[in-house]
Amino acid sequence: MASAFRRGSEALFDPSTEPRPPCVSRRPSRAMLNLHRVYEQNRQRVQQNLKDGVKVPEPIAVPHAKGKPRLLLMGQRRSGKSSISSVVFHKLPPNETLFLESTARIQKDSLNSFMEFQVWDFPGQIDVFDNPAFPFDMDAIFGEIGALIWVIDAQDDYLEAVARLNATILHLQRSYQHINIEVFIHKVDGLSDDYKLDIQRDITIRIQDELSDQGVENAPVNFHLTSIYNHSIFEAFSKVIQKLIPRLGQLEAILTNLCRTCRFEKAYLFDVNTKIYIATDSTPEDMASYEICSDYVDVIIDFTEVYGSWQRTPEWRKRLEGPPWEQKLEDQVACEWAESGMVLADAQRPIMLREVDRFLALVAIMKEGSYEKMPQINMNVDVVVKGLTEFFEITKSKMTPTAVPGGVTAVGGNGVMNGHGVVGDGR
Ligand SMILES: Nc1nc2c(ncn2[C@@H]2O[C@H](COP(=O)(O)OP(=O)(O)OP(=O)(O)O)[C@@H](O)[C@H]2O)c(=O)[nH]1
Repeated sequence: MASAFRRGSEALFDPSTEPRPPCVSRRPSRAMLNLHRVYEQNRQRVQQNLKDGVKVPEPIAVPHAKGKPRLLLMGQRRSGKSSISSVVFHKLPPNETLFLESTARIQKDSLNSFMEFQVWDFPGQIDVFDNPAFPFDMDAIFGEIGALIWVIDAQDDYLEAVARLNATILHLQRSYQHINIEVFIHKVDGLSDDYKLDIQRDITIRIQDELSDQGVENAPVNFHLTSIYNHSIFEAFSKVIQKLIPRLGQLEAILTNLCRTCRFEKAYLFDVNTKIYIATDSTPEDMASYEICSDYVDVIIDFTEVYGSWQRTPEWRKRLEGPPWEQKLEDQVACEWAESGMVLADAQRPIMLREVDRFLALVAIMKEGSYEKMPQINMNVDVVVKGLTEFFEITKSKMTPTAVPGGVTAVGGNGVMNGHGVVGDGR
């Protein structure tokens, strides 16, 4: 077995480019044996096919999506991949994921938001690296990827999931080192805090040990504790998406400056449709603040659905602009931008929301007593929103306007308005 392992490792690792395993006398790991088995199976199949004169099937071509970052959801069956995708990107209530059917083929979702990206949900039973009958076109899958999200069910035995993840990381390290691997240790709802951390530690150690046994150091692997039943899944996706944003540092600097000038406790730039925050200021992470702001975005979105986002007929518009107001809808709003404010009852800290464009909203938690300084705060926020709009101009020009229903609705002045100045006053 030891010599077979060595032969396998010579074939799998290119000595000119790959570091050798530090100690070949060690027992081969599960991932290494797995890799070797896959290699041997493929080699024997090719030889058999050549002998039998059978034509080797062409790799399955997966259509390219040029320029769009792609998030791949992979992991064992029933680990929760489709649930994550449905809850985050399609607003499916978490309880309804109980009725989701097992995914039979790769599900591709194109999402038009502040930037266009794709989410690919892989069926748990498919191993893209070990599918000899129908080999996958690896370049088409991993060529333009933004991140690989590996979902592990923390409520189940995770050893096989970890072994498959290790094999996947080793494959990717050979040809696609740039790919960020994000491990979602999922379904942690109902687990105690200590137990969650124990599981995270155990999985991290298993992966790190395995990788360092194979001579792979500093692989880009990150870990997140997630559940669809709380905000942790949105928080984790926020971190994943943030890595895809060019010049994130500048966005963070803008928000940090705004917080300092306006004495905000925390500011987030939200993608309103998914409630993913794409940037925040540099103060330490605070889950409670994120939850409050995220719930606030939800309230505003619900308002939009009730009052603001539908297309009004010309007759309706004429009626709204007629008596007793006798002015154009655009002139009936209190301010030209969407804005909403609410004072938190517990600590007297106001929350402010301002639409940046139809996909993004700036949400900030102010400090106690800031409400009296609203004129200065508004001025500063105006400048920042203008800056952010310019920042996203390039991305915005690529968006398809039909993909997402109306902008954020805000309450203020003489009616309920959406971000583009359309008034609906309930008449
Ligand atoms: N407790 C808990 N259950 C979850 C969570 N996420 C998903 N589930 C449940 O896990 C089960 C499987 O979820 P799916 O999303 O179908 O799993 P999948 O990974 O897509 O499965 P395949 O399509 O077979 O690969 C469902 O019953 C979900 O309700 C979670 O965060 N917590």
